[in-house]
Amino acid sequence: MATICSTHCRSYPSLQPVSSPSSKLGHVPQHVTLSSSASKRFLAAKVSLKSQSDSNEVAVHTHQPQQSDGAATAAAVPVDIDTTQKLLNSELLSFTSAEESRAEASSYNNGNESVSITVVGASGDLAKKKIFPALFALYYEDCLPKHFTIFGYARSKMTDAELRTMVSKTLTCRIDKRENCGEKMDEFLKRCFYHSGQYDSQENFAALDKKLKEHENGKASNRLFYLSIPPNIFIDAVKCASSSASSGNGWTRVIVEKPFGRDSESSAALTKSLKQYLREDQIFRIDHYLGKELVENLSVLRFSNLIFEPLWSRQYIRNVQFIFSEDFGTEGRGGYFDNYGIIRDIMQNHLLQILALFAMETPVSLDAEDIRNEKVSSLYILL
Ligand SMILES: NC(=O)C1=CN([C@@H]2O[C@H](COP(=O)(O)OP(=O)(O)OC[C@H]3O[C@@H](n4cnc5c(N)ncnc54)[C@H](OP(=O)(O)O)[C@@H]3O)[C@@H](O)[C@H]2O)C=CC1
Ligand SMILES: O=C1O[C@H](COP(=O)(O)O)[C@@H](O)[C@H](O)[C@H]1O
Repeated sequence: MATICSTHCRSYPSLQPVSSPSSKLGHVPQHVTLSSSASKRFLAAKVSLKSQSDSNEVAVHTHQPQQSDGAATAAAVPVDIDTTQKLLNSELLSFTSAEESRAEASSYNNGNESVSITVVGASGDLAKKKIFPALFALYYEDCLPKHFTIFGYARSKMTDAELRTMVSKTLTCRIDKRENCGEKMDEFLKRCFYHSGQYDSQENFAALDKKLKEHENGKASNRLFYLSIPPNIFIDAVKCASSSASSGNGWTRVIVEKPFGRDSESSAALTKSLKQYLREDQIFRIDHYLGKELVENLSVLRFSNLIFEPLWSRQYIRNVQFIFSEDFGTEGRGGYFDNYGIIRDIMQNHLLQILALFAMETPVSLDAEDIRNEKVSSLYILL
């Protein structure tokens, strides 16, 4: 049995058959099916990639060429790996995101630099559910620099202690058998602070700047603002952060959560407005699906396993289904879905990203731009 390598050096014992997505009440399964014409001489088989923590799946229905005795010939397909493929394989196998992040984090320690992360909209759902737990995971893995401070910023009145209590409820040691997790959580929470302010107040951001400086304690400062707020206040917050709280001697960067507008025109308008205050290389647009283990592992599964690479084509794959299912209902999202639309919420971003990653040709390298170019090409082909 071949080992399926993952970016986290975890091995999967075997490929399990995928079960049909359950249609429990409250589930909203959404399927994107890519089909090519099926040939009768192929047997359909299903394999699934399923991460332990995700309910979302990518189901691949493969065609296995059938020999006269019924045995599948997949393993007998000659494998011709060209130089690019070899390079890619070695990049994939040597790539460990945590190691790279640790190295990046420690580069700030050598220069005695600080990094301050401000979660703008810290009282909200995304901050609680995803951002603080993700920051804690980075801290646990030593992927944050030695001198880092996290500030929550929002209009709600809260003390530092109240922010810590709120955040502590959603921190988890997501992987089993994590050592000293409780201790690490306490250390992490001590580095979290809160500042209450309006999103359009230069004065309130200037007060944040003062607090950040106290924590930076004379060190070179690098500042990251994570916009975890509704899109209609992005520009106000960016304007105030850049004019009243940006770094004087390091970098200032802004992470923007989707939605990046509701259509191409409004997306361009958003970018144009952001660029009044930031250069393009200061703006980081996030699609959190690309950070999911399941999705990250797709590339490794494709390019580092000789059994898949030669089979990954329309010649052998009859259809691919992307199944998005949540085990909860609309909850507080009714108004948002009514205004913005459930398709814009996940389909044209998260699911299309996965589709492109799945369908793209082999990129020249694993650099973000090479992967992006191949993804764009695959989307053109689908048009
Ligand atoms: N929740 C999720 O899972 C995901 C969310 N996103 C995106 O991330 C961003 C934040 O999402 P989420 O945390 O769910 O949003 P919330 O509605 O929870 O808003 C975040 C915070 O922003 C402030 N806020 C809310 N509405 C307004 C308003 N009309 N005017 C001014 N301030 C307001 C509130 O803080 P206060 O009142 O204290 O100022 C609130 O706690 C959004 O752009 C969303 O589309 C993207 C992916 C997933
Ligand atoms: O961006 C979004 O994603 C979540 C689903 O993400 P997951 O990581 O929890 O699987 C979705 O619930 C939300 O509506 C959407 O805005």
